Amino acid sequence: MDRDEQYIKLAIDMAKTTVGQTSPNPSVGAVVVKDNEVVGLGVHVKAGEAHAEINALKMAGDKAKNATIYVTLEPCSHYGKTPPCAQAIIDAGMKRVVIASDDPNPKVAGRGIKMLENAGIEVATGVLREQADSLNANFFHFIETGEPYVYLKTAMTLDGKIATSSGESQWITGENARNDGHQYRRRCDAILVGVQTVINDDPKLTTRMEGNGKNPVRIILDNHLRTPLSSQLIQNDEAPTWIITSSRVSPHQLKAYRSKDHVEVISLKSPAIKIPEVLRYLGEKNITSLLVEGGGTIADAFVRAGKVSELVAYIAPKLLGGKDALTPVEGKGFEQLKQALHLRIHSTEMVGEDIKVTAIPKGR
Ligand SMILES: Nc1c(/N=C/[C@@H](O)[C@H](O)[C@H](O)COP(=O)(O)O)[nH]c(=O)[nH]c1=O
Repeated sequence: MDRDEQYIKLAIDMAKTTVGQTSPNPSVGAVVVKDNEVVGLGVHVKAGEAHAEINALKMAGDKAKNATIYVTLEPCSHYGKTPPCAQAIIDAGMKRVVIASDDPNPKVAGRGIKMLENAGIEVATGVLREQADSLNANFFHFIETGEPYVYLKTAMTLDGKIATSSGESQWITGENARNDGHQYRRRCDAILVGVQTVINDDPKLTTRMEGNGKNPVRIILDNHLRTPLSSQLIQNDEAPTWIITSSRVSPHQLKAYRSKDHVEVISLKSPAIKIPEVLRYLGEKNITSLLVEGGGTIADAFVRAGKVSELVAYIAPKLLGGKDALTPVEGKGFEQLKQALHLRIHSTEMVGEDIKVTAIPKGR
């Protein structure tokens, strides 16, 4: 690993610590180096606050002059909530800029680099690009599609069951795997379940394990508004609960949920909920990442709609059997093998006694 890669790696590792808290902005890290000495470090901590480059330049002070800045994403060139970073780098009299990821926004991609080069600053790009890009896969997907990046998460036994035939499901996987699953809740802007999971499991869907963290917005897909008023998602107000329902529900039904400030019922215009419509709506609400926790009917709807960005499967070394035991993807399914959703295995690792597999649909 050469010097440029070393400093970009440091910037990436810093950015990793802010994943989930900068939404709808990307997670970005920056390192300022002068004569092989680190003189400034910075991350973007929250949307609307200073960008990583500004924080690193603040720490570097006068030492930024004739120094090099290593940044995980192309410096912005437009006035957003904060002035453009490319201009701040020019004003600081820097000599060189090393970048990992290009800006995915076609409207501004390359503009920051142009500004820097026109000011006589040397620019190197694409250093550890893949690592930096995967850090912001959610953000890049959101910018390119206007829809949230969708993690489909499931937990099953080795024989593919998510519950016993009598419906018992807690717990299939161990503490470590469930803890790992909660990191996705911290990272995602929203978590989504179907109403059947609310009825079966009465989940809380907050980020509770390993030091807590930001709670995602909790979303229930509920065509006929069957969510029990007594359920934790209605009674517990630690996070917003959005119930997405169809246009067929009556004003009387809607009224029942109005008493809870943290609950919002959204009836989409169509008589039956369609996944693409749900994702368009969530994109407009700046939900950039969505964790779909099932159950099987919901999973099938996302799979058949071709709207899974990444599968996260936890597999417990257990056998449950039972022809009526629930499986991760139920519903209508595909009738022919050639229709199957093909994925590329992205990672496999042990998490406690369980196996964790992440996989990306082919063609993404
Ligand atoms: N049954 C299991 C899971 N089950 C996941 C969902 O079906 C549960 O309803 C949801 O996690 C409950 O949310 P909570 O109330 O916030 O804890 N997920 C897991 O990783 N392992 C499992 O063994």
